[in-house]
Amino acid sequence: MTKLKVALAQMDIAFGAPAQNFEKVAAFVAQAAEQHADIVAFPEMWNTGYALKQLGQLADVNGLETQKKLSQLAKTYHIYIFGGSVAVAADQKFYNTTYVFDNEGQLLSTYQKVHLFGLMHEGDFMAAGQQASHFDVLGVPATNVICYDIRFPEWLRKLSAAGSQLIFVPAEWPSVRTPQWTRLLAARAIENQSFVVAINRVGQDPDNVFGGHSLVLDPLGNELLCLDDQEQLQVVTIDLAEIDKIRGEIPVFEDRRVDLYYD
Ligand SMILES: O=C(O)CCC(=O)C(=O)O
Repeated sequence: MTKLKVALAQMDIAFGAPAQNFEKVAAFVAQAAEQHADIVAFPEMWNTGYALKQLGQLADVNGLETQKKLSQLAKTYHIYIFGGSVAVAADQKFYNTTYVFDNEGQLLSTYQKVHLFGLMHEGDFMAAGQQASHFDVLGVPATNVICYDIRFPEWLRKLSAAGSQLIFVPAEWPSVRTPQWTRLLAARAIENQSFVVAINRVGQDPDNVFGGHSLVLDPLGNELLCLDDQEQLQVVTIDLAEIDKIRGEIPVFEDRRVDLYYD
């Protein structure tokens, strides 16, 4: 499969109200399936929003509710689900966690955000993940990071050098820094010669306004889709055949001098 039809569910998130957010996610999955998308992607922390002080009451214990519901939706609608991320309680800690399901409802990947965002005091409430995520979407090698992770090019380089061609980025990125969001994502797409699917939330919480601007970028950093600041679902088709051509013309992975980069 060289072409993938990707749906971006740019949603507003009800603060501290998982049940309401689960209903919205289900409606978006149905909408994406109606439009014959291969995969639908969601933003960061969509079950609770950044209700960090309430995680003890709200976080999904071991992610079981999220996994059960996303698996059922993926199977019912025969669609891959990139599950953005949710707040999960595990090992007496809380993790900002991504789940990815295939179109038969099988869990493909779990990722816990590796770089916690100090400006939102994330590290005071949540624990950092330690591992990469790699999964296939209909044969296309993919990976994901979460929001603040995109400021760490070393991390995305490592994930891309391992073979990924498609990077998913769920976010709750405040509108005050939208110009940094678009430029960082374009840089990650260009330097890693990868498609980037980045899904931000819209609306506001007690601390921030979120600007949407969810993006799909090609491996040259060109915008294939750029949303505004309203809640919506949009679908775009990406052609993975472009990857071989671009990586063949300018072979940055082969030209790396890793012998010089680290002590
Ligand atoms: O890096 C930024 O400016 C935003 C990061 C962020 O909001 C997050 O990681 O949740």
